Amino acid sequence: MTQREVNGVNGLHQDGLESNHIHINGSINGSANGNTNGTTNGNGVKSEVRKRMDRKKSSPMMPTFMVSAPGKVIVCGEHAVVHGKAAIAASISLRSYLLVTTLSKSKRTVTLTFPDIDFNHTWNIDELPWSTFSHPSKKKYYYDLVTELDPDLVAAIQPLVRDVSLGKPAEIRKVHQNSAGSFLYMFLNLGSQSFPGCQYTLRSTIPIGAGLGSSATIAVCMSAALLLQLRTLSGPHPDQPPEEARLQVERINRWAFVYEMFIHGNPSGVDNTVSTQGKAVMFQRKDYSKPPSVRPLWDFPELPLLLVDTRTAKSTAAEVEKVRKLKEAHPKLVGSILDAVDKVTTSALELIERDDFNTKSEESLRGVGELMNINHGLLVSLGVSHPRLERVRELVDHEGIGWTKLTGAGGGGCSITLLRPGVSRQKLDKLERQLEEEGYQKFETTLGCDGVGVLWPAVLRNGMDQDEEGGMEIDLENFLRAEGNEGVERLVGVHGDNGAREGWKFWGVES
Ligand SMILES: Nc1ncnc2c1ncn2[C@@H]1O[C@H](COP(=O)(O)OP(=O)(O)O)[C@@H](O)[C@H]1O
Ligand SMILES: C[C@@](O)(CCOP(=O)(O)O)CC(=O)O
Repeated sequence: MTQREVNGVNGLHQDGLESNHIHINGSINGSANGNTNGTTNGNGVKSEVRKRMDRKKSSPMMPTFMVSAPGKVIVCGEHAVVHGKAAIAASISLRSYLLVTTLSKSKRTVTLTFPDIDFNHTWNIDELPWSTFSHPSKKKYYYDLVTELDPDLVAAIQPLVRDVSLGKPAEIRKVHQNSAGSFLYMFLNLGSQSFPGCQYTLRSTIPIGAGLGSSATIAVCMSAALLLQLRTLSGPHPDQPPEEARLQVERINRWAFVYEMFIHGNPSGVDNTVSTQGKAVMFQRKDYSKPPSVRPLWDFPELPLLLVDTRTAKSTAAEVEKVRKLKEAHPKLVGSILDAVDKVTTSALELIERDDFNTKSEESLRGVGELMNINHGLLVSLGVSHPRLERVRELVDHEGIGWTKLTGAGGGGCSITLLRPGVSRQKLDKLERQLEEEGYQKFETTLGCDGVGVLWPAVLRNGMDQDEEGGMEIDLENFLRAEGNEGVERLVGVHGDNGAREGWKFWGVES
């Protein structure tokens, strides 16, 4: 462990969010900490000291807080990235939001509430297999780099996962068991039996299993939430030096990757990386036992994109497995295809980074667009497209609207179309009508958004009466009641009508 890491736990956080916790907890939740106003009774030094000692004995409950992480689009390089090639990914404005509620001390339970997938489950903290996870040969720490799941630990949580959603159809149960397993694996690795009882409630505006990295956003939210609860993160706060912020974000990303491994088996890590860090990245993981190479693209251009969801569910794990098998059967040929995808990605980066690249210029966009088309063709040859994705291409190409490729794992999910400049509104309207008639869903989204964010405590100013008292408290009830994506965005959204909303804080990793 480096000195930095020691400071991260024992020292630096005193100046960051941690010290805010105590302050905010005292002022908003009032008496959670006992009598916080030590100056009013005037009983002299002795009673003051005694009071402080009394206060120290009770460990204050954390306020309810929230974390949020963005989805992503892969601009080039999906699948190839699993095999050590480069990929470019950008975060999008669709996000997941996780509300963390600490329970009173007597409640020794941990609950996952995921209403989007109709999943709710509670475990008794004292009945979890802590001894297996804390055995010296198994114990992992918040700063460790974990690059593979430990089969003994996976086996230790199986009895707890087995009981989840009994009575639900097999397909649904599998998703619920996966959610339970990934959570328990991370919770038991990072936490300890003295962890407070709590409830994790998640809502997301990202379509599930559509290639926009929904699972990675949950992984990032869970990782950030647990590391915050463990008080192992400093910040985010405005004066934080970028290198310190980057260390925090790196820690969140490491554990998010563990969560993703549980969901997918063999993720590249690009999704959780761009979701944690935000904006856009060039990502490559040549050696799975080492951290990936991540190049932030802070000036990623605002490409005019049309994002279309085929509304055809797919499984990332299944599509990744398909490519692995194909590579096993035809190593040289598939190896060449993956090399070609790598070339597409590096060429796209070269174009985007040119001084004369201009998102309004047909020439600039055509360069990137042609590369996207080639990338799609290569993905088709790997067998990960879908007739519904090909139909989007057909419609877009017929009208000469732009350049289209699938994004994410394929096999359904989403496509992105880079729009040709100057395409008439009439043509776009016609395309949109046709897509709607055929059951597609169009998404308006912005590229290159903020990464993981924290709302501590879960209180937001929303232009209503409560603003005078500091804002509206987000609690379980109003969070669950918010209607649809718009309701969630209106209640807790990172971006309000007038840009970033006061309250949400992000690690300032950009420099
Ligand atoms: N809103 C959500 N609530 C709960 N779990 C979710 C949600 N969105 C995604 N997930 C989890 O992520 C999985 C989908 O991940 P994945 O197949 O990688 O698709 P995507 O391309 O969206 O990342 C789901 O099966 C579920 O386990
Ligand atoms: C196919 C892949 O490159 C991207 C998968 O993205 P998604 O899960 O479909 O959002 C897999 C990976 O990078 O882990």
